[in-house]
Amino acid sequence: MQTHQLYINGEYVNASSDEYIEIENPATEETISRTVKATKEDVNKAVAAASAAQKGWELTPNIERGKIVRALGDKIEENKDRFIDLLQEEQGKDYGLASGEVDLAIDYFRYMSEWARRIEGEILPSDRQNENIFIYKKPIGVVGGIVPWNFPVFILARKVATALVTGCTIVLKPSQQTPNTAVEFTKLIDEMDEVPKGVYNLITGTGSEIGNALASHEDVDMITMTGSVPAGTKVMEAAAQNITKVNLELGGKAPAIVTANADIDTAVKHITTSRLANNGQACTNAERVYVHESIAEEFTNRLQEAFEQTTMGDPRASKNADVGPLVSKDRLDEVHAMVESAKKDGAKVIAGGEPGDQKKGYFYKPTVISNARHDMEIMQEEIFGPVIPIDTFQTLDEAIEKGNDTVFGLSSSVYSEDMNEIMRVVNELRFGETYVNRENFEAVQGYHAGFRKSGLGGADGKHGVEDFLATHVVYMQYNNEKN
Ligand SMILES: NC(=O)c1ccc[n+]([C@@H]2O[C@H](COP(=O)([O-])OP(=O)(O)OC[C@H]3O[C@@H](n4cnc5c(N)ncnc54)[C@H](O)[C@@H]3O)[C@@H](O)[C@H]2O)c1
Ligand SMILES: O=C[C@H](O)CS(=O)(=O)O
Repeated sequence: MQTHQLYINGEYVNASSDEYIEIENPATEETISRTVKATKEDVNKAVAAASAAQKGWELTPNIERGKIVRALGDKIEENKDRFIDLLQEEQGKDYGLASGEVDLAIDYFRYMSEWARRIEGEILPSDRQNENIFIYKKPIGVVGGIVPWNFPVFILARKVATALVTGCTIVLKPSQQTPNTAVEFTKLIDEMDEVPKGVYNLITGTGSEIGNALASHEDVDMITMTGSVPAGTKVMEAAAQNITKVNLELGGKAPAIVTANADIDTAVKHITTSRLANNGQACTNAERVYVHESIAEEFTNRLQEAFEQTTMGDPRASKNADVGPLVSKDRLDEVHAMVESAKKDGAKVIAGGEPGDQKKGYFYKPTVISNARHDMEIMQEEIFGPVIPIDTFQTLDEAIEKGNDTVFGLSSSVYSEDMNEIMRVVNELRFGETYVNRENFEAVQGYHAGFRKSGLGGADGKHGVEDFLATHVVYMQYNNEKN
């Protein structure tokens, strides 16, 4: 069985512990690899390597960094099938989305490489005689990148491509559940002589131990973490010790508002695809529906039909399986407990509502819950599984109020053919992103960021690049009389 090492200062190294975490295929429950459990001592070594490499990397011409970032996208593309297979194996993604995720990672490296020549400062007139004010944009420095299990390739790309193009060095920590794709990516970096030692480092292990050590390290200049709200809170607490900048992409509870003027076909199609994407495990997936009472019955029946028509199975065994397993036994148990609690609260399960019939693996049947009430746990907490609860509304005010009444604020959607309704929802919903007559996913040139507890700062596009930069102001006096 393959056992992974750490990658520090351009070398594969053993960790200072001899403890390992077994990585499981969630569709078959087979152990597929072992990853080493790094310790705080290893984190210190990785941060020291990144710190030592920072100055040289920062002073490398942007265009050279851009070429490396682009080449990394090309190298992922050359190894695309391998990435798809590893991703399916460690996370249970269906073939279409696994292939889409790898394509997105390739595109992300290429897109970010274009920023190499677009990072610009400003020159301002001063209030003083013979002076200009120069505003430089500099790399923030050493970045700690913490990645979740649900999009381990794409979110790695988000962190690594943005760090490298902006002139930051990085210590990357993948999820302890899905490190294999990050290990594969590390091989690509290792093969490239152009990447100086220490610019990219990989550590593996648990969040509570090494994630925490990274977030609380005094030589880390920014910690960019994608994951759950509870873990994000811990990261923020740890970073607060050194006033380290945090960039957090956290959970969601996306409302889908379906008005009386919606095209029901469109709403059913997109909500089904979104809710079941990645087996229900994406932060921007539609997580709760508010449908106008006049169309609630028809909409609910159609959604039930669509959910019942989906196929479920081991995604590596069949390219046609729409829905694969949840990532772990714990996830499966949590999703089922939420469905049971909704039933106890008076909601009605009209499709699914139980684990899949597969002999092995963590499958949960695509589930539709009607008669959900906005105050139920199933409408308030992130489900992160293939389950959609439906509540109704009478007025648009009520739908908007229910949509906004959440601690999360990442994604949202509205279905309507009436522009006045759409504009009201767009103006009054307070979320990082709103999709009109469609659902996720977001674009690389946009800005992926959450309101409320869904995060701080964001990723992608011009604003995502800015989050990896620090501003340095220089007051430039010159002597007019010397000429
Ligand atoms: N907003 C986004 O862009 C986005 C994208 C993907 C996933 N998510 C969210 O991620 C969650 C699912 O992913 P997950 O289960 O891997 O999340 P998680 O919070 O359990 O783990 C995410 C990462 O944080 C690390 N971590 C955990 N505790 C830590 C600590 N105390 N200190 C430092 N690091 C720690 C983990 O090891 C892992 O690498 C969901 O809530 C989902 O909504 C958000
Ligand atoms: O899990 C969160 C998102 O929906 C996926 S991503 O933002 O596109 O990575």
